[in-house]
Amino acid sequence: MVRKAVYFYGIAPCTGGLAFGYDTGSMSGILAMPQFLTYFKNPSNFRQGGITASILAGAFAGSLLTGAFLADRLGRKRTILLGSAIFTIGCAISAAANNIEALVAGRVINGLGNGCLTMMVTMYQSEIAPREIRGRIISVFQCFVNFGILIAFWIQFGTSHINGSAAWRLPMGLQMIATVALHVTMWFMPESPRWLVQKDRQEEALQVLAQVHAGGDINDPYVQAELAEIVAKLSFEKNHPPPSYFDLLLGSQRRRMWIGIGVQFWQSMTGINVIMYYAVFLFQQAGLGATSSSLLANGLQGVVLNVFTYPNMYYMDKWGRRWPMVIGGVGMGISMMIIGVLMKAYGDPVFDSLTQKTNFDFTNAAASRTIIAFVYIYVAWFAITWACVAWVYPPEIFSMSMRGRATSMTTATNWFINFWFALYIPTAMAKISWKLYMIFMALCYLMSVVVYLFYPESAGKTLEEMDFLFSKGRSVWTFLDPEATRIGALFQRDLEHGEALTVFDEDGMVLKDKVRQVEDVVDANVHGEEK
Ligand SMILES: OC[C@H]1O[C@](O)(CO)[C@@H](O)[C@@H]1O
Repeated sequence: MVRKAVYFYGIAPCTGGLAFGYDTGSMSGILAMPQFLTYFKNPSNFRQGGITASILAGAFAGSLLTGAFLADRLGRKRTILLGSAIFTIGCAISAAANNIEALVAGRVINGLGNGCLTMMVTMYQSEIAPREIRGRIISVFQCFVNFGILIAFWIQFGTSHINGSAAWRLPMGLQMIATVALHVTMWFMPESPRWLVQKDRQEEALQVLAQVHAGGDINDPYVQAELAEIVAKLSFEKNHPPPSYFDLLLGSQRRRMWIGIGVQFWQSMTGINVIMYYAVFLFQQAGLGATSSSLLANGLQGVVLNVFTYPNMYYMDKWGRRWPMVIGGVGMGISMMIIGVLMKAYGDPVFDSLTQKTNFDFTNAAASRTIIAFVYIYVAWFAITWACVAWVYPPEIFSMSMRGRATSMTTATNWFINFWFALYIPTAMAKISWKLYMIFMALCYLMSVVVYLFYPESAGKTLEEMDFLFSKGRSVWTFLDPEATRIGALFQRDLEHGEALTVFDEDGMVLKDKVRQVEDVVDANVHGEEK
């Protein structure tokens, strides 16, 4: 039975997601405000991209540095404290900026904190939550990301009516509320029990497990079993050194590593951030002329994003990870196709000198409305399928010894791809207009195929059980492997009564003869009933 306290400890650090989302949505509306564009002397498309992308460059470095130097050394809690402090400083600098250089510098610092937090918070959550609700707990992170985006859009809509630089300084400064809230919250959070065991601080780990799972009772069988599993796995891993970056990328762990990187890669390749960073421009392209109506459409788009992420969060452990990814790719691909085709077929290109974009005039108002509708439909598909999975899946498939480094690389992938998108999408919107959406259509279809062929299902499995799915000699063609595509546990044991997985073979696999596999148990039950 999962106790309520776990939800609290898993969800409280999600204000980090709020800050991340606010960041993501931070430039979208601002870039369309004449108050901002004239203050910075009408920046070119490339400069607009550079301002947006500066956060992502910082975040890319921040997530890698955190994985390489901080996560294991400082621990999860102190790293989050540090990240939120850096983030806050960055926000203050950008809100006070008087020239593009200061704005960009502030946003890079802001991003360093963001990259650090984003990887650390999801890792902390995956280490604190039991498997039955792990997906759901980490998904809450994405809900906060989306909520942050929503708040940013609407604040910008509101402040766009203010004259002068407060129109954009205010939304930038308000972001600090989320980072300060996270900082304060983390003072009261326990350290990750897995990290404590890794540092030979078992007594403290036991206390934390008891606090999180059993109202402080260290003798609770569930708590004892959890500790036994963590200790067994970590002591095994201590005798078997963590994989090097070479091993991760090209050696023994490469299959997991590339699958993990792939999830973040494909999630970005959906094209979601074309919309999150620049939807205002897209709405202008689709025929919504005035700044305020496109800012309003953007705000509504944020609502769609949020509403459709909740079912994803709630049912994530039921629906699993594989099928939502496959179906989502197809749904988003079709939407992108319709957007691109209608722009090409019904739009007359016109150049907008304020935003420096190629927009379209639509004599056929229905075509323009259909495009806008399909932007919303696309966003809904993303939200209900791919939104949460990119954060849930990678830390789930990695073993403990590789988790710090590997998760930082998967998170860095998000920032890396989004950096380039942020930088060049304004230019691409001006130069290749509707063709941009056809490129994303193709990528969406492709990701469905890749996931179907190669990605194992991680829902309902312990972090330790996942190792089994990546054991040597198992086919990489996941769709042919029934164990790898099934939702749910691979081994049968009763954690409530203290039954733990503690025996591993040379390769770190749970020894099969020590635990009964679910299939055997199911077989035995069916057999028993037949008799
Ligand atoms: O919900 C949209 C947001 O979610 C992310 O994909 C992260 O999962 C961001 O890159 C994006 O801006």
